[in-house]
Amino acid sequence: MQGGHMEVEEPLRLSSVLTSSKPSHLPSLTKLVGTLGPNSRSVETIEACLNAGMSVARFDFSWLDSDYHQETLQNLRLAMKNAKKLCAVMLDTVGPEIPICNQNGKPIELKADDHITITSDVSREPSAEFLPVDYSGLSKILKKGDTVFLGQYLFTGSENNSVWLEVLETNGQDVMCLIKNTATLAGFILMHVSQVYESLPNLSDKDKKVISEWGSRNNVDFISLSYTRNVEDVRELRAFLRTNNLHETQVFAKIETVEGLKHFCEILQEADGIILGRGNLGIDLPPEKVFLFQKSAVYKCNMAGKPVIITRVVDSMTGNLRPTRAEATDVANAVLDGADGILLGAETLRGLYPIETIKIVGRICAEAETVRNHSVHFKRISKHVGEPMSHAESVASSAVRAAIKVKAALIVVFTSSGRAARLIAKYRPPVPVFAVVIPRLRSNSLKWTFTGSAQARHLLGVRGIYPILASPNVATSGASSEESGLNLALNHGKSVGLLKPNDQIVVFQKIGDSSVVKIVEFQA
Ligand SMILES: Nc1ncnc2c1ncn2[C@@H]1O[C@H](COP(=O)(O)OP(=O)(O)OP(=O)(O)O)[C@@H](O)[C@H]1O
Ligand SMILES: CC(=O)C(=O)O
Ligand SMILES: [K+]
Ligand SMILES: [Mg+2]
Repeated sequence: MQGGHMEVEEPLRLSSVLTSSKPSHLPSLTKLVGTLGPNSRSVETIEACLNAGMSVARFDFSWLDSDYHQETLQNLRLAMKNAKKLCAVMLDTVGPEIPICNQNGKPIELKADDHITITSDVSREPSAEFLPVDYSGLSKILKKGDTVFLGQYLFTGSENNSVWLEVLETNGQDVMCLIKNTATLAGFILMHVSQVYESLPNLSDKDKKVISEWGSRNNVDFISLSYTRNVEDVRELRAFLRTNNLHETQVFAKIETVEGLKHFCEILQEADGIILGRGNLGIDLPPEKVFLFQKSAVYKCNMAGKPVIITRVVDSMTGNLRPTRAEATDVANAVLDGADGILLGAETLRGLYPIETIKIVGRICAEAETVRNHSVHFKRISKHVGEPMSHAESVASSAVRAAIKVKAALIVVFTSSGRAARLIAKYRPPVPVFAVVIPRLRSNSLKWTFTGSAQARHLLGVRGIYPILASPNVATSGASSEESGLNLALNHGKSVGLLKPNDQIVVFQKIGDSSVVKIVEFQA
């Protein structure tokens, strides 16, 4: 297969399709984020998810309450202990989401070509004629010809419980609509009207309560800011985090509306990372534009050296043991496009096969990683950064270049803030990067605290980085500290079966005042 395939190594051999893949010793370089919920919250299941490669656990507050999520988080902590694996915690906000008031949970049968009225009169029983919503601004926002989408929370598209409506007219606070497809609405139903996200505050009162209580209590690693519209949304969240003593929490802006898409570049500058919420954006964008959004947004994140996570890849695995061909190909393409991570939603939250899903998605990612054209990416990013490069970036990129040239098995990077590890990841090395995170001692005249564990967990959202926590002694024992930090990484590489005698290892560290790249050979 020659020519035109910039994203994959050439020549791509057809025979490789039939050769079984080498067993991998580590989870895929691409990170896997799993949403935890009813079908994935026991200690055993979470432990299996961690062993299958999940490195970030997402808690979606659109569903269920803080107590429920707290129980799940406690189980996650036990599972981490059992599996001896680190996992970061991501809190996903509710944002300006409008649920259909359907307390009694009775299914509502809707027939194509019938009419239905969305009303803000919440005293009405939901029925095939009336759908009450707790939001009164709808009739002002919508006009004849607009589209309303109703779907089960984390609808996958294959259920027959999502429905398209076309607005016919508005009358007072009511909106009369034409039903476009036959469906039965059941469970927890959300309304998707893109115009609403512009008129309501991005961080709801519930979000503020959840972040200040649950978020603070658990010192969460990431906030996934749903429906991010512009840079102000990100700044407001940051200010809110500061007032709640969540100084270390990172903000991942979820881009899932056209408004967010329009302000993508400014949001990217301010956020720590990006989530491409294809579930919601997939409703608003014409189908033929979805891939364009993904490719251009991922490219911008790659150039900025900020992590980007893609959602909604294997919806059909919510009920099936294998993904569809289209989904399997889509996962691989996300990796080739340059995604740092894949986020699983319904598949792990309420799906029948959470563990299998993580395993299969991980295997597809790992396969795509082996053929991804790393040199092309390296050149692209170097060109984008231009010259003169900062010292740090120039040495970090040399480390990656050296790893490619000597066909190293591993890169080891020393870091405290995580900065050096992120710079390495920006150049997309083809091999795993062990980040030896050296704790830093802080004091405020009353007590001493170490920083480093949050910084290590943040790296669990960055492609190719496997953080290792070094003990404080490593940090304070002078010249021999790098020695013992390196040993820590090499022993880990050996114990997981990644390193064998005479393997080359690229080490990125500071000696004295200078950053150096050295190449060492592994002696078992
Ligand atoms: N404790 C350490 N021991 C040895 N080398 C280190 C240590 N911490 C960082 N380095 C190395 O220092 C160089 C500069 O890294 P950088 O300043 O970005 O470190 P960082 O800890 O990632 O970030 P920061 O210094 O902002 O906290 C890199 O080569 C990095 O690998
Ligand atoms: C995960 C999510 O919010 C989305 O894909 O829209
Ligand atoms: K959410
Ligand atoms: Mg969404």
